[in-house]
Amino acid sequence: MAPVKSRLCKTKKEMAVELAEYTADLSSKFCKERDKFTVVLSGGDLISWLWKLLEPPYIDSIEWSKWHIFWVDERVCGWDDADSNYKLAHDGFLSKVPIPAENINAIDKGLGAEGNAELAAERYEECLKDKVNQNIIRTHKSSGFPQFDLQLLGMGPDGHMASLFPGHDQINEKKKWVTSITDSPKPPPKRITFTLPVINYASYNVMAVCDIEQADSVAAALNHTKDVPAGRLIADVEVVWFLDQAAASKLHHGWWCSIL
Ligand SMILES: O=C(O)[C@H](O)[C@@H](O)[C@H](O)[C@H](O)COP(=O)(O)O
Repeated sequence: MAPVKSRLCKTKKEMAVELAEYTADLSSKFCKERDKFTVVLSGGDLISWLWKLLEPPYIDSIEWSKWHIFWVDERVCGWDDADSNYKLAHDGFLSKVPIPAENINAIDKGLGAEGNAELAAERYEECLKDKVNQNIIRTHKSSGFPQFDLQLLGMGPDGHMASLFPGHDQINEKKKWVTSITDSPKPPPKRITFTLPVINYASYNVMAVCDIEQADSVAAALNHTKDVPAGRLIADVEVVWFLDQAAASKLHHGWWCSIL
């Protein structure tokens, strides 16, 4: 199984610096190996921790034209809605880097605005399949599931990741690539989300978590004291949890020793 590692960061600033270095290293590796880099974003706080990538040396050295952007989950709404994860990423990150517009793969604009979660999930799965056929997304050899190069994920205080919430059925989906939820406990209620197999076949998974509100779920996920969706996160090559001190404060002693 791929190793689960963690990096303890003193401050959010330190986390942003570490995240930028980690992402830039993988960008350079995949651009060299594949001439492209598939990156999956989430919503929530994650985007606010990507600011370091917008500064030298990264802004000038990263091969942005080779990046292909996807979303691990999206709220079913218009692209210009305040709830939209696309808008969050666009305003805070994507509008500031030269990634070609055709490489940015957001939820279908019309279905999002109409609020049709089920169809929007089906359409997003078709979009992923098109990108597999164009050799942009790799597939995992034995399972045929898409295999993203890097996913940048966040976790909510209840231990959810993407829009896979505790006690909701979406976490058990084993065939679909993308599914929908219409009663999300975190507003807004309608969302589409990658399924657990898609999330877990990614080559590199980053889980970035800050603040005391998430500390119990960080401990549950990493010490496996309670079954929370984020506790099921694995990857093909490596999972790294980037934690600030507050988020890591309830991990048991053994885990602390392994990260200090
Ligand atoms: O649509 C969303 O809400 C996000 O994509 C979601 O999956 C996010 O990653 C987690 O909820 C963590 O969010 P925070 O970082 O805000 O806790």
